Amino acid sequence: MTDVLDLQAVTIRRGTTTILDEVTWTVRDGERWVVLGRNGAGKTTLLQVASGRMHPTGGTADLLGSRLGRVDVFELRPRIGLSSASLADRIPPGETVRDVVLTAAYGVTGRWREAYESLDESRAADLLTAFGVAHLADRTFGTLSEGERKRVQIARSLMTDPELLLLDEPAAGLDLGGREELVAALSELAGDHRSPVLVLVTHHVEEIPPGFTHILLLRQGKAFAAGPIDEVLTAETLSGAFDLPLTVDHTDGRWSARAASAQG
Ligand SMILES: Nc1ncnc2c1ncn2[C@@H]1O[C@H](COP(=O)(O)OP(=O)(O)OP(=O)(O)O)[C@@H](O)[C@H]1O
Repeated sequence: MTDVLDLQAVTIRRGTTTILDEVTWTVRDGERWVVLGRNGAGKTTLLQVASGRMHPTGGTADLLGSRLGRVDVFELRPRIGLSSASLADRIPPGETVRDVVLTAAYGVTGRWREAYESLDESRAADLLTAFGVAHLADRTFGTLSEGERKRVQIARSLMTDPELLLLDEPAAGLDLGGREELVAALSELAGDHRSPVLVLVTHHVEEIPPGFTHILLLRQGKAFAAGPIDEVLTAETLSGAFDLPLTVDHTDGRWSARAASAQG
């Protein structure tokens, strides 16, 4: 079986800055990955490559078996769901929640003349139910809370039934209740064998949903450590990735970390 993502020595340069530095990373069917690293480590840039929106300056990126640069990315993109703050900013605030999800079937935002099929209508309704936002279907996107918006965005990114789903900091800006609801929803998604392969970018180990299987730690544009989460997410590797002495705890499926000196 071909890998879902196969990045070999991927480098991204902008002027004299090297944003990604020979990153090699393989994601296989059924895996649920966390990409963790401090601000500016290159996480969002990596997702841009993984979603076919940015071509490597050096190295090769194979997405769903097709090499970037040799494939029509417009055919590839519907097969890769992406949820990010910059995409959310493009959703018209006056659009209804139902249409925000539905229009993803056509790769557009803003409802316009497309003939929606009833299958799409029912899929959108099912996704809104799965993410606990069905009661908001007739509200406009602009009136939702941040937590509600995040859940609608994820429902939208699943609309095309992608083989790979990339989530860029889905819990950013959420309060504790919102974060916990989202972590629970993502944990459920991770545990469902019908779900796409998942890649979740975050700064916080507390946001890792139970059921995520692998982790890639980025540090200054380099893959610092990668592999099964139970093996890789240790105090030693996390301290190295964040350049800080940290302790790591794993209790009841949830991770937490804090400065080692705070323990006394
Ligand atoms: N077009 C560009 N030109 C120069 N530098 C850039 C460009 N785009 C991004 N960078 C820099 O590359 C680095 C990595 O950016 P990126 O957004 O991928 O990091 P990140 O890990 O997602 O950060 P954060 O956690 O803060 O969102 C940052 O230092 C950023 O300033």
